[in-house]
Amino acid sequence: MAVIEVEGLRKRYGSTVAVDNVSLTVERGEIFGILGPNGAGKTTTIECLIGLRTPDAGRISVLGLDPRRDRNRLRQLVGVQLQQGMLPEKLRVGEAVKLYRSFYSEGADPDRLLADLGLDGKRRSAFGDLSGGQQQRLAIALALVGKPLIAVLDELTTGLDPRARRDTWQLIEEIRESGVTVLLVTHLMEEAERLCDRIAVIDRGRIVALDTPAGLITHASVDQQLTFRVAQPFDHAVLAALPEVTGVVVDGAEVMVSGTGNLLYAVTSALIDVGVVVTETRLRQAQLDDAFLALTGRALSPADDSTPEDKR
Ligand SMILES: Nc1ncnc2c1ncn2[C@@H]1O[C@H](COP(=O)(O)OP(=O)(O)OP(=O)(O)O)[C@@H](O)[C@H]1O
Repeated sequence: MAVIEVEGLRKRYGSTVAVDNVSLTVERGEIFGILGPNGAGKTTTIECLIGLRTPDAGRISVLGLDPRRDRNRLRQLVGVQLQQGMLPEKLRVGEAVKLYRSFYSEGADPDRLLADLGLDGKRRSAFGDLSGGQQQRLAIALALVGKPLIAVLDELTTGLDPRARRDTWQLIEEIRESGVTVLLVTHLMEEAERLCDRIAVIDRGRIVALDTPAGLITHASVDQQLTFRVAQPFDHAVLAALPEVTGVVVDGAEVMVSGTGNLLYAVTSALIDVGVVVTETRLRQAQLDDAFLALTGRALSPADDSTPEDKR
């Protein structure tokens, strides 16, 4: 069952078209990702969905409600952690959660929520004294304190170290397991691939693809790379003739084959048939960043602030 339906959404700021004919549907209980580079229109889309901005055109339904007309009702049902949702430095953790809890007619027990998010011992700490990871966990607590049906998390792990980022990912999975639908805005490939059931890839205000992470990779027809060494020379035409193979490069005993489908099986079977022994076989499967590059014609990496050890 769909909890968010968007059809033909458009929003411009002066001459800048921020969102251009976006349509999408989010199903109950999924983690739905909106993935795109800086300035792609992700935040504007979200702001329209939660009634913070008025679209120029299009239809939006969230839990059957109109975000602009039913904004007050929707506020009780949708928990939002926005990108610049920073709190006053001196506000204590416990006070922040109680303050946010007071915005909702029903909600979570603040103490229990802080314990669940591992912030039990930080209740008296000021927001400004928390680590980046703790600040993000507090941001999640504030998004969840109203016991929402939908949680909107925007660039949640940007700036976190790899460990804090992984802890936060685990938390998001737990939120989903508790039955909350999660709308996750990110420009981090690894985050999208790891967490999202489906992803809308957005570029220059438009959705260029919408699928599961595996589906995006498959449909972008991104090549895999298979490299291996051979003990004796062989006729490369054997490989080039295979339907799975798109390219063969031979450098002495080292062979690099690119292709799609079950490339490893196709290549190794063909070589066994002609009596060629292969060693040191390595297969590089296509990943989401390859798919993004194929879909948009550019890499997402300039906007990716993940630290080197965080990359695969
Ligand atoms: N209030 C505003 N006034 C004018 N232009 C804006 C405003 N907000 C966003 N824009 C522009 O609209 C476009 C989309 O911005 P938006 O913030 O929605 O993208 P984003 O994908 O969320 O980017 P980021 O990842 O950097 O937050 C950008 O070109 C941005 O400069």
